[in-house]
Amino acid sequence: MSRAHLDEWQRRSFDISSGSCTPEQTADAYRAHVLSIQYAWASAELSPAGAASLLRTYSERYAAVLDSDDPSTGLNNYADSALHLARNQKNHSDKWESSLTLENVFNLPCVQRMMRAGSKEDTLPVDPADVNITVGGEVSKGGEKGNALSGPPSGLKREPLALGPAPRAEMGRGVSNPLSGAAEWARGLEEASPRITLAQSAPKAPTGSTPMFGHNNFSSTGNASVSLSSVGCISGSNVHNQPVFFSSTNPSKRKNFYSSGTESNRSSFPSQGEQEPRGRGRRGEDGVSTNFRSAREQFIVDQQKKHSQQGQRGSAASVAAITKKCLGANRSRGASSKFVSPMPKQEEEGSSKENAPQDMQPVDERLKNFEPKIVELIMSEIMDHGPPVAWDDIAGLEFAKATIKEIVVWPMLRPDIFTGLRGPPKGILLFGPPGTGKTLIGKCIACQSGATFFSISASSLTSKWVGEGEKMVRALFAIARCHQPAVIFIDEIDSLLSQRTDGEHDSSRRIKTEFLVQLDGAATSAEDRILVVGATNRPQEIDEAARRRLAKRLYIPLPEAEARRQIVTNLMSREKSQLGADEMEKVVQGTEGFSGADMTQLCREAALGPIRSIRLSDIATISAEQVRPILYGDFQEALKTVRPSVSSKDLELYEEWNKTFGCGR
Ligand SMILES: Nc1ncnc2c1ncn2[C@@H]1O[C@H](COP(=O)(O)OP(=O)(O)OP(=O)(O)O)[C@@H](O)[C@H]1O
Ligand SMILES: [Mg+2]
Repeated sequence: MSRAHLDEWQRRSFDISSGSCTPEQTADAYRAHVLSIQYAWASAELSPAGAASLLRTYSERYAAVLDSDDPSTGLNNYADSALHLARNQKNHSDKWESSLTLENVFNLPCVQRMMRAGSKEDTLPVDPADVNITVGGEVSKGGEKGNALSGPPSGLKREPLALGPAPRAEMGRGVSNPLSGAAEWARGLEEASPRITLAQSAPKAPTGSTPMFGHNNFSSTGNASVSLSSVGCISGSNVHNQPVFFSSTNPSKRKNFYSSGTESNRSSFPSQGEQEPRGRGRRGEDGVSTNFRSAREQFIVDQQKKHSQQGQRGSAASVAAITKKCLGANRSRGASSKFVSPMPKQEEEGSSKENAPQDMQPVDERLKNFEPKIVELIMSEIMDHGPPVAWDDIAGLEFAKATIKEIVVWPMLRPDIFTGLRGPPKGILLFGPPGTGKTLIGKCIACQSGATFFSISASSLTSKWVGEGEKMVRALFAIARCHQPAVIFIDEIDSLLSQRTDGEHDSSRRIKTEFLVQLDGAATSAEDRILVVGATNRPQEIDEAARRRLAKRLYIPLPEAEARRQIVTNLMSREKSQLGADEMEKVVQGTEGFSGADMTQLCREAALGPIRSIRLSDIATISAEQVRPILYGDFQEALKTVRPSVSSKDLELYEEWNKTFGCGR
């Protein structure tokens, strides 16, 4: 890296390690590190491997600061955005509202600067001939009255404005119903900003007009214009070399205003051409350029870079992929991997359609109406590939297993004979006390059915942002339809399909309704081979409409003596144990009322017996072979501490429900 870059790097590293930085400053510093690495890599000062490794390290640190919910070390970026979004969500509709209120607009330094300039000198900073206002593709001279955006506040009124044709609808509305004055002007900006991503695909401005500002149309000509770029920036006209940006995408306050540094800043990515929203370093109140971008913005930039560089550099894709992965936009699986960015839908649709890489594009025609992100989320995170479970691993439950094989496995093998009345039901409900193997059966179906298996917990649908849940449900069924035969397994389905009550939250009610509609669609379409399997230990809470759709309701009871024996035998066969037939019988008799999970817990407890019998002084040195086998005595000890987790009263409820609604014998 060049000397200047190294010095800068050192300064930032020192700042970070000094511990005196705020989380924002730390994030900015890491972000700047990432940019330096990208720059060095793009100018071939770093090898691709070196760049990739550094990028990974610093992107992860950057993401950690962004994501951390510890206020002293992190920004809690997503929670912040989500909360903001939730606050703006007035009636739980999924309409995104910009945080760019009138008040905010006037507080923007660039606006204030323009206002000051306007009040000081009454002359235009540019030739009026250059002043064009482009609204929805129509062009008029800046002096003309009656245009939607021709009435900025005093001091701004001569400030020219060029809007890409993206906000056509709004602008069209503005033209037919002319707005005037500062409020309207600001509202014009406000309405325009969330839709700017569409500018990229929008038609070019008529010749002679101020350029439209899509990515490709960025201009640093002498035209005085306030321009919206497709990534949501507004550049102040009176500062040609210092375009001022503010983000329309992220409602977070700290992201509201960006200003670039100098022309040199803008040229820091020569390989990205005009597509890069360059020079977006944030200028804080102290005027220090911090080059901060949110993970979302970085993701968009990376996608653009990836596209522009594809084919030019072999390793570009891998580096971009690493950056993308590390910046939180598309993390690998993990505790936080199910995050969906609460970005405004309109922009997301626009930008992701334009910028999404091939692998994010819905491959199927039927999925083209879904946001690629949701499709990707379902494809990558809901399809489950856990450790294999065989039918024999499930002890007892012979009737349930046989029924499921009949419904799931055989029709997959011989769809030709399972037609008409023999057609399998489209919904199964597995209900019973906790720990009896319902989830285990789901896993077994995943491994043994040969169908595409979607495993989704109800909470991951309901905890999504407002409106996201319904979309997820729709997308889930659409994707399942594309990957037939498919099994959709929903664990703890009661939390998704509980009885609809008057007081319940509107959004969960809508998710529920959407689910029922989709279930109905899956059930009525004869050629669709989609099976929904729900599991619950609260069957009585399930909505009656949902109950009807889950036509085959199978009781998964507590294991009987034989099943308990099988569980112990299975588990003990993997350990060193000496349990005679009589002793085993005693264990089985002593565990009446235990669930499968209780039995597993008992065996774990008993397996600790031999370890507990080792003297403390020997535990560090004893070899594995010297540990004694598990004996009946260990089970006796374990039985003193492990108790059945299901009460007989609860059991009666299940039995009762099974008698009323169950499909068992
Ligand atoms: N029939 C069974 N055969 C073998 N192991 C079982 C059986 N039932 C339960 N287990 C053991 O108990 C553990 C928990 O079972 P599982 O998660 O399937 O219970 P569940 O019925 O889904 O409970 P919940 O209603 O609380 O979700 C399993 O991982 C397995 O080790
Ligand atoms: Mg379960």
